[in-house]
Amino acid sequence: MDTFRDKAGEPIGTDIDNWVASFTRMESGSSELPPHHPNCLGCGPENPNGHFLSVRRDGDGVVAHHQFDQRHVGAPGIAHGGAVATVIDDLFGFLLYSVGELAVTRRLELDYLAPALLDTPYILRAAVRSRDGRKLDLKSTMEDAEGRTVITATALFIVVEVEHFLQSQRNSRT
Ligand SMILES: CCCCCCCCCCCCCCCC(=O)SCCNC(=O)CCNC(=O)[C@H](O)C(C)(C)COP(=O)(O)OP(=O)(O)OC[C@H]1O[C@@H](n2cnc3c(N)ncnc32)[C@H](O)[C@@H]1OP(=O)(O)O
Repeated sequence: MDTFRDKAGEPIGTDIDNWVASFTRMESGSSELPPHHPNCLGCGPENPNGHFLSVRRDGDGVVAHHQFDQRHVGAPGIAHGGAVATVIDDLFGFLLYSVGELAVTRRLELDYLAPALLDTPYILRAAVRSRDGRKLDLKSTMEDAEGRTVITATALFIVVEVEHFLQSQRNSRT
């Protein structure tokens, strides 16, 4: 398992318990939210194939400014739909800092209203629409610089205990 480091680069743990504990330790008072794993495909600063998503709090929700690049091409000049879904799924994950509990994606649904263009600035927002027990109903939009909505998305995240990740680690063959 990877070693997690705080903003000063100090190691803060190597196991799942430390990973969970690190969320509170990493979070400062600022609106900027820390990546939830150094190698996360969405937000990890150490994943060269990732999106380096940078997210901050915005009222009750979260916001990110993002551009897709040549690594994310689907058709010429257009971001792959899966790459867009990755970013939105990850953005939803940042809402958990406000929820204060661990949760994972059970359902993710996107409407691609217009092509997501490469090397083009977009603003993404996400918020919790409602909660029913363990079920978090989440919504997101991605707009271009002119305010046109390019993507709308909803997701169902299910709140899980740390055991979910421990079990997954035990079952992993890597
Ligand atoms: C501590 C501080 C926090 C800080 C926080 C920082 C970040 C913290 C890291 C997060 C990182 C995120 C990063 C991106 C998000 C991923 O990428 S997560 C990875 C991708 N997702 C997964 O791997 C999840 C795989 N699926 C599973 O493991 C299991 O299906 C789940 C999600 C744990 C649910 O299993 P389960 O507990 O058996 O749930 P189940 O009883 O089947 O369903 C639960 C409820 O949902 C309902 N339901 C299920 N499917 C549906 C559906 N499609 N529609 C409507 N209802 C449904 C069920 O009817 C049930 O309802 P109730 O009976 O409770 O009313």
